[in-house]
Amino acid sequence: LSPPGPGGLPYIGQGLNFSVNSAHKQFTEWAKEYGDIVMFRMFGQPVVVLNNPDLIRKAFSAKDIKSSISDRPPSFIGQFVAGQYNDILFRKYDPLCADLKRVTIQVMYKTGASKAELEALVSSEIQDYVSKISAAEGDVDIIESLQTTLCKLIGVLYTGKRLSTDDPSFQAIADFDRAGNEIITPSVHLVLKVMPWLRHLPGYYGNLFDRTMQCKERLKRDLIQKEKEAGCGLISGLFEKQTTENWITDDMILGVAMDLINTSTLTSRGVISGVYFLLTHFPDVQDRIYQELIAVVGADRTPAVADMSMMPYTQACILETLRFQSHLPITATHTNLTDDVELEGYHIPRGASVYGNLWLVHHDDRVWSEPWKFKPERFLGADGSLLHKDPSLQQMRYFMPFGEGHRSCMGVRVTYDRMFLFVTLLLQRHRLLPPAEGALPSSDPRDLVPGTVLQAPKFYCRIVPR
Ligand code: HEM
Repeated sequence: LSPPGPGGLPYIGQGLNFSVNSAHKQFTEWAKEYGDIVMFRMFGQPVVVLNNPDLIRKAFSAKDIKSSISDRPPSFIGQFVAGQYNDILFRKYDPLCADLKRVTIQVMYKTGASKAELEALVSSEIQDYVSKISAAEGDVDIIESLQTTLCKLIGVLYTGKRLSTDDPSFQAIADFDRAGNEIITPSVHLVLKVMPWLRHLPGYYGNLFDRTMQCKERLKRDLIQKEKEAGCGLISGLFEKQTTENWITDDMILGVAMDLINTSTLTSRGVISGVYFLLTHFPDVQDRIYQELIAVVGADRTPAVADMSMMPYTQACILETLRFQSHLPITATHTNLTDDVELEGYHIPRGASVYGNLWLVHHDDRVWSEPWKFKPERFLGADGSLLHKDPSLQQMRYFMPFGEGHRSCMGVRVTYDRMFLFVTLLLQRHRLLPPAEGALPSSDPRDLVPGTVLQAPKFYCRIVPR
C-alpha cells in the first residue's frame, strides 16, 4: 500500500506546484489532508514526507540498516565536488560513512570542541565581533559582519588557532564557504543534478563549478596540506588518526573539511541572526537573561560555556529559538538505496526521497500550546529548572532541531556552546533596541527568509550600553 498524497500531472507530478525553498509550508498543508506519511511524485521521482516525530525516529534510527532510511541520494556535489562521495554529508550510509562520522566526532571533541584553550579562542573571536558591532553608532545591521566571524570559528576548529583575515588558510575557508553555499542552494543544485554536463559549458553553471573546484584546491593547498605537516586542530587530529585507522584517506579529510564548512556557516548564521532578532523584539526576555547572567557570572567575569548549566532561563531561550524558528525546517534528503522499506504498513520504494518535516513537529498545536508564540518558559518547570533533559515529557519527543538517528547533526554541542556565547557576551554589557527609524520586520517564523536554512529578515537595531 502506498502512502496517501496529492496526485498531479503525469510524470511532472507536483514538480511545478511548489518552491523547493519553502517546501516545509506545502508539506505541512498536505499533512493536514493526508496524515503522518505523505507521498507524491516530482518528475517521476517518489517523495515521502514524515510528519510525526516517532516515525521520523523509527525510519532514520532503525538498528537494522536495511530497513533504515539513512542513505543520501546521488547528488552533483557528492559526485563531482566531493570526488565520488569522499565525505560524510553526501555519502550513502555504508560502514565507511558511519566510521568516518564516528572518528570525526571523536577527533572534534578530543582536539577542540570541549577543550578550554579552544573555548578561549572561540570566545575571543566572538568578543571581537561584539566589540565591532557595539562600536557602531545608530541603527546597525549586526548580521552583515557575522559571516567573517563564522569562518574564523571554523578556522579555530580546524587549526586550533586564531587565523587573521589575511592568512591564506582563512581566505581558503571564506572562499570555499562562498562558492559552496552558492552551489548547494537547492535551485542551483537541482539544475546541476539533472544536467551535470552544464559544468563543462561556459555560462553561470560552468563558471560556478570551476570556481568551486578552484576553491577546493586552495583549501587543500593552503589549509589541509599545512595542517598535515603540523597543527593542533581537527584537521591534524584526523591525519593523526590515519596511523590507527588506515582506511582514512587524505581525500576523505578534505571531504570532511568541505562538509563542515557548508553545514556550519549557513546554519550558524540562521541561529545567531535568529536569536539576536528575537531578543531585539523581546526586551523582557533580554532582561531576564541579563538578571540570570549577573547572578551567575557577575558583571565583570567573561561568561564561559561552563556557566550554561547554571543558567536554565538562557538555555530555555536557546531551545525555544531552535523550536520556534526551526532553521532547518525539513531534514536533508534521506533515502534507502538498497531495499524497499515497510513503514507503518506503507510501502516506501527503494530510492524514494524521504524528508522529516521538523517544521510541523515543532509547531504541532496538539503538543505545543500557542506554537506561534515565542515562549522560553515552556522549557522550564514550575521551579525554574530546565525540562529539556526529561525524556518522559511528551513535548521533548517533539523537539528535534538537529534531526534524528544515523544522519543527525554533528554540530549539536558546537551550536549550543556558540549560541550561548553569542548571547551572553553581547547581553552582559549591552541592550539590543529596535531601530530609531523604521520598524522591525515581523517576528513570526512564517515570515523568515526561505532557503535551505531559514534566516531572519534583514533588520536594523541599536546596541546601547547597559
Ligand atoms: C547551527 C545550527 C544547526 C542546525 C539547526 C543543524 C541541523 C542539522 C540537521 C537538521 C541535519 C540533517 C539531519 C538529517 O538529514 O536527518 C544536520 C546534518 C548535519 N550537520 Fe548540522 N545543524 C547545525 C549546525 C551544524 C554545525 C555547526 C555543524 C558542524 C560543525 C554541523 C554538521 C552537520 C553535518 C556534517 C551533518 C550531516 C550528517 C550526516 O549526513 O550524517 N551542523 N544538521
